[in-house]
Amino acid sequence: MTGPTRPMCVLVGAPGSGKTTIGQSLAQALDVEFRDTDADIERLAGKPIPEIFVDEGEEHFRTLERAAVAAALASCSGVLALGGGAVLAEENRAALVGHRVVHLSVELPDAVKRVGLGAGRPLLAINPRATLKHLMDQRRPLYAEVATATVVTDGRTPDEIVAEIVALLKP
Ligand SMILES: Nc1ncnc2c1ncn2[C@@H]1O[C@H](COP(=O)(O)OP(=O)(O)O)[C@@H](O)[C@H]1O
Ligand SMILES: O=C(O)C1=C[C@@H](OP(=O)(O)O)[C@@H](O)[C@H](O)C1
Ligand SMILES: [Mg+2]
Repeated sequence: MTGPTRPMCVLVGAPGSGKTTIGQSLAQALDVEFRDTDADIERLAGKPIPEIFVDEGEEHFRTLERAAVAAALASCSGVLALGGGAVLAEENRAALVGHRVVHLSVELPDAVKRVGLGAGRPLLAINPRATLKHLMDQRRPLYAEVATATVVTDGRTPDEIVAEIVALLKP
């Protein structure tokens, strides 16, 4: 008998840590499905995340996100990337217990370079550097709480990061 479906690996981390990019290439390297809760939310809502924030607000986005996290944890058998703010909800942190959760860590300088002017990330639309610093300070303990492993991404290429996670996942 097979057990319940669960992701091989869930990626958490700040915006710009590389969850979406690394998740895609990790899934390709492992030849498994890739899921990203942000993409799931956009598909279900029928519009991009910035429009959800403008039309319905962040709270509504977080409600959609809690549902997307629960659904993805129950149905994804490959690599699952969460949105950077998913760890804010205690419900999501509780749902992550028992899963293999990799925190892609990034410090402010690399995160700022990677998110640029914050296009596509409504929370970073105004003063991305200061907002990112605030978000990262607030969330650092939450990423640490849910993570079963941390992989440093600063100054490293996606290929190096993927190789480290592949090695981590080896039985
Ligand atoms: N290790 C890395 N080195 C350089 N650029 C990266 C790295 N990881 C991601 N990026 C780039 O940073 C940007 C944000 O990455 P993304 O995967 O969307 O992050 P997240 O999903 O964590 O917000 C993308 O343009 C991506 O190509
Ligand atoms: O940090 C956040 O609160 C958010 C991060 C985004 O995902 P990424 O971390 O993939 O950019 C996306 O879920 C939304 O814009 C909110
Ligand atoms: Mg992403």
